[in-house]
Order: sequence, then C-alpha cells, then structure tokens
Amino acid sequence: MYIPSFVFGENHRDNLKISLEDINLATNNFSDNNLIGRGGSARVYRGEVTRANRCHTVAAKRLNSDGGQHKNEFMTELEILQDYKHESVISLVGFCYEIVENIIVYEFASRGSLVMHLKDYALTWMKRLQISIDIASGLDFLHGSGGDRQEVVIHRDIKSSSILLTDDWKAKICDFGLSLISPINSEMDFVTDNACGAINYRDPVYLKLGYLTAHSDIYSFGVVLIEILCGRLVHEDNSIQIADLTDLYKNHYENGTLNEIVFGGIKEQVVPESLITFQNLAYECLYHEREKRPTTHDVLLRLKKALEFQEDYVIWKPKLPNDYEEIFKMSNSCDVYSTEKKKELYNMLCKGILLQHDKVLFSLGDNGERNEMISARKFSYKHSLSHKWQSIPESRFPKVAKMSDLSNLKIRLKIRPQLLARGVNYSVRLFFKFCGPRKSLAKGMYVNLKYKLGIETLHAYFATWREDGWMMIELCRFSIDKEDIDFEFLLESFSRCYCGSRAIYVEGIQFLAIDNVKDEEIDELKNVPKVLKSDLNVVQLQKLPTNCEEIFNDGEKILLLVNGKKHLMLSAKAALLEYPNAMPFQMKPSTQSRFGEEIELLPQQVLRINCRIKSEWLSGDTECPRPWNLHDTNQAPKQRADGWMEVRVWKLNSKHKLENDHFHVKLKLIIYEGTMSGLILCGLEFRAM
Ligand SMILES: Nc1ncnc2c1ncn2[C@@H]1O[C@H](COP(=O)(O)OP(=O)(O)OP(=O)(O)O)[C@@H](O)[C@H]1O
Repeated sequence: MYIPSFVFGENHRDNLKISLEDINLATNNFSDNNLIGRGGSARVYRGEVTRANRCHTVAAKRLNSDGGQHKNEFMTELEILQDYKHESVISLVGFCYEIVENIIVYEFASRGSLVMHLKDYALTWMKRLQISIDIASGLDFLHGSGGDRQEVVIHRDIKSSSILLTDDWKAKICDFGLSLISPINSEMDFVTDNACGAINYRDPVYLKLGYLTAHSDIYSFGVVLIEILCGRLVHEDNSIQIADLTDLYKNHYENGTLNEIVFGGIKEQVVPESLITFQNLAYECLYHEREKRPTTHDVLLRLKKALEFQEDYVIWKPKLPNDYEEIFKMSNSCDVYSTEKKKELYNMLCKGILLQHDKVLFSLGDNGERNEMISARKFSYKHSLSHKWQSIPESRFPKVAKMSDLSNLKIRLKIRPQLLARGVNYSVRLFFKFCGPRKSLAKGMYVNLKYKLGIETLHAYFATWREDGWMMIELCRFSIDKEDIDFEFLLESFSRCYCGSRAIYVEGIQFLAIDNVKDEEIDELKNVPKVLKSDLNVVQLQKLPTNCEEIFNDGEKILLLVNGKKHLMLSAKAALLEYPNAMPFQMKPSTQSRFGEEIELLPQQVLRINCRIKSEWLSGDTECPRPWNLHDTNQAPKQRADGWMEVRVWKLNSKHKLENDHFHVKLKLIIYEGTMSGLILCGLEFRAM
C-alpha cells in the first residue's frame, strides 16, 4: 500500500490539512477492515501514514454524511486539539475539511477506549491508578491549573468512552466536540440548549442551573473513578433497583460496605490506604454542591498519594530486608521506620545508614544485597601517637583515622560483621585515601599493603581508585554459612616507594556482597591478588603446549611456534645482565627448568634484564599501542600450572623496529622493601598477545 506523507507544522492550521486522497490511501478507502469504532455521529478508521520517513498508525474520525448538525462540534474539537497539547490529551495529526467530508486524524491509541478494559483482570489496581492519574493530569492541564493561561477548557463530556488507551496503557482524553473555552475564574453563564455530555456522567446541578463548569468535569470524572474501581459502566446493570452505579456507590460508601461492589479482579491487590484515599476522593467528586468538589489539582495529588501507598507495599516493601525495623532501631533515627514511606526507607538503606553510634554503615546493593562497613574507630592502634582523628566531608563516617607513617601502621582489626546475609560471597575491602591531592590518573596503584590475616602474612599489591576519591584494596573473600565469623587483621605497612611519604586517611573496612556485582567490578577484583607470597619469580614454561612446534633450541634460547605465533624463551643466564666486576650469578642445576639450570639472586645482586632479540624471533604482526609497563601496573605474579610463578614485566610492539633489526630489552627490577635475595629465576618469555 502506498503510504502518503504529510507535512506538519506547529500551530498553523493550514499545515495540518490533509487531502481526502491521502486519507483514502491511508485508510484503504475507508474499508470495513480499517473500521475501529463508531460514535453517535462518526466512524473511526485505522490508517497508516509516513512522517519523517517513519510509518505511523493513525485514527481517522469521519463525520457521517448525515452528521451536518455536528459540524460545530467538529470545529470545536479541531480548535482545542490544535491549541491544547498535552501528553494526556489525544494528539491531532491533521484534518480534512471539505464540503462533503469532515475528517479529523489523531494519534492511534491501540487499546481503544477505557470502556473495553473495565472488566479486564489484566488491568491491575496499579494500572487503574496510573490511568486515573493520567486523566487527572490531562484535566488539570485543561482546567489551566498552575499555568499562566487566562482561560480554562471545560471538557463537558468526560466518560469512560472519552478515554483512550495507548499500547503502554497511557490514558489520553479525547472527544472534545462539546468542550468550551471560558475565561478563568469566570462566573459567566454557560447556558446552552444542548444537553451536555452523557446523562449518567452529567453534573446533576446542570438540570437546575442549565450550565456546566470545570466542577462539572470533576463530577463526571468521579463517575469514571467509580467505574474504574467497580470494574463496570455506570449505566450497565439495569436489574439493580437503585438507578445507577453512582447512587449504589454513595449508599455503600455511607454504610461502610463498599467492599461489596469493588471489582473482584482487584480486591485482593488493593492496599487499604490506597483504597481509602481513592474511595474518599471519588465520593467527594460526586458532591452535589459544586464548590465542595475537589479541584483537578487536588484530585491529581490525591490519586498520586493513592498510587504511592500502593507502590509502597507492592514495589518497595518487598525490597526491604525482613529485619529492616531492627536495623533502623540501631540507627540514630530509630523510629523513622514507622513514619517514613517504604520507598524512602529503601532509598535510605541504599544510600547507607549509620548504626551503632555511627561506627557501622549498613547499606543495600543494587540487587538488595546486604553490605556492612565498619568505621576505623572500631580498629585498635598499637601506637597511641600513630593516628589522629579527623572529620572530612568525603567520608561516610563522622571521623576517619589519619595515619602519617605508612611504613608502620600497626592497625589491628578484630571484627565480627553482624548484618551480612548467609550463603553470599563477600569481599573484604579496606578504604583509605591520600591526604594530599591525587597525583596519578591510573585507576589502579601499586601500594603493596602488608598485612596479617590471623597468623598468615599476606600482601595486597594493588589498590583501586574509586570515583568518590577513596581507594580500596581487597584483603580477602569469604562466605558465611552458619555462624558469624570473627576476622582478625593486622595492617602492617604500605610500600613507601609508591605511596610517597604522604599521610593517608583510613575510613574503614567494608564487607561487600559480590554475588551480584557488575562484571566490570568482578574483573577489577580479579586483578587484585588475594594471597601472594612475597617471592617474585620470572619463569618459563616447563612443558610444551600441545599446539606448538619447536623451531630451534640452542640450550639458551628456545623458539616455538604456538598457534602460528612465535614464542621465544630465554634462559635466565641469557636474559640477565652480569656486571664484569660484580659477584657472578650462581647457576644451579635444576630438573624443573627447561634449560636445566636456574639462578638464585644473592643479597648483593640486582635483577637486571639486558638482552638483544632478533626481530625475526618474534611475530611481526603482533601489535601493541606502544611499549609500556608503567601505565599498566596491575601486574601481580601469577601461579602457573607447572609450579613456577610468572609476572609480566614489559610489553613491546614488534613492529617498532630497533637498531640493526634487533630489540633491546633493558630493565632494572627493584622493590622498595629491600633486595630480591632468594628469588629463583628460570627465564624470560616473549609471548605474542
Ligand atoms: N485515536 C483513536 N485511536 C484508537 N481508537 C479510537 C481513536 N479515536 C476513537 N477510537 C475508537 O473509536 C470509537 C468511537 O469513537 P468516537 O469518538 O467517534 O465515539 P464515542 O466517543 O464512542 O461516541 P460519541 O463521541 O458519539 O459520544 C472509540 O470508542 C474508540 O474505540
């Protein structure tokens, strides 16, 4: 089918004109297949149009050929839809106004009118409330609340069939044919000969005074609200003695028996506070005295309140931990849980609340995991002069410990976290930051924290810089199965070489659930070695991988082809630099080394690598952005399957040709803590990446 494209413009009626020919094409000549509804004076057809190269479905309302007396309504609707645009008012796409044809083209509301859904069990109480809020916000806009408009639009025909629903259940007010634009706060008479609006929705005062006001829309909306609550149309059940649902509602409301007429499909879902708010509101909208009825603005606020009550129980309460009341009792704002909404409580817990005299921070993670952070004030400090207490705005605790001697921390932590969940994996992290400004942009930083967990001495080499300026370093991981666990850490020292002599603030230690942490964060944590011996070994492969072939082997160099890429191994002897006058390296025979020997560093010896590699020994297509190691510091020694450990010490790009077609590798490896005496070296590998 050819899809016509229309030209649209803002506030220019001519730009909204659509030719009959285009509408014919869009609606398949108003075919019966495209017919989606009939009103008193018109038929509505579905059509397809192209706008900005995208296909849109529209609804075209075509005035019946004998609908001449409705032309005024046609013009009124056109005028209002063009001038009053709101997300809860059906949008005008265009119109066709010719002698024989009067057509208005609207946005398409795929779910049709509210009438069709009143009895729908899929229309939950939450959705019903949301629809009511949409209608109220549309009416609030039309009645001009809050804006600087000098006029109000009185709809005068609010009923369930004037409410359309889109695919995502958004409600849109339509049917503006009887609407009236009137100056704001005007007491003018709206005497009209027309019987305005559908009889069961019409403000009863109209009969006496003969005109409708904005309060009349509220009355009609009150009727729609009770239809939404009772799941049926006001004029549906003729068997009931009482005239219609409105009177029935009022009677039940006054007798306290409303539950009898609430729609069965929602009875079980409705939270009492939400229901009461809604019922009271609907009743007040039906007050006989117009001035006693709430304004659209009040209606909107109270419906939002009813939704909040419902959401609180349906959405937010299940997100709270079962013991949330006990948790709040431990905080300074201990009785907040009885007054605040569940949503607020949940947000407070996500942000974290301070407990136990501000020494513990409890928080919920994204998926509701329980996390606990213990303030540095719960730690013990061996030397009384080693720390000072300071308040800093960046901290979640009132005080942090300022430690000036990084090489002699002596902080003891004896901790039993009490608020964690069982069976969840936790990461224990120390939070600290430098007192001075941050100097490095790298996310990770080598800090070499030496600490004891129980009696075991451990090192955590790399700390991660967080967005909030704090650094964290992982000390261990665990999961609690049955009983609470006691942790005993002794934080001994940071490496001064990398941390400088700047003082640090210690904020506390965090127990963070890691079962559901984001992948990125897990990767980050994986880079942080858990338990590392202080030995640093440069190692070689013990056994050839199955997918490789040996190209040459002269006892000092072995060249392999692994998956088509060259892989060079140098013995420690060939890789290390020996100074002529210095103590010679001690070669030891080794059955574990491929080269048959290994080197053990002596206290006086420095680990220097100095070797020249022919470019032909490396794969030429291996590309790294640049040679580096300084910017890529999270390289911790890793345990290999063959029993050696390996650490990456350098990266190079084999495309960067060096002198005489050789690469010169010249490295001095040092550690601040002392010599690398005792380190056993096997060799150096060049692996394609
Ligand atoms: N924009 C639209 N999108 C989808 N369906 C629509 C749209 N406009 C109208 N309809 C459908 O067409 C039906 C008839 O609409 P119409 O406004 O002509 O009549 P009504 O409101 O039912 O009656 P009346 O206006 O005579 O009181 C609606 O009930 C609805 O199902």
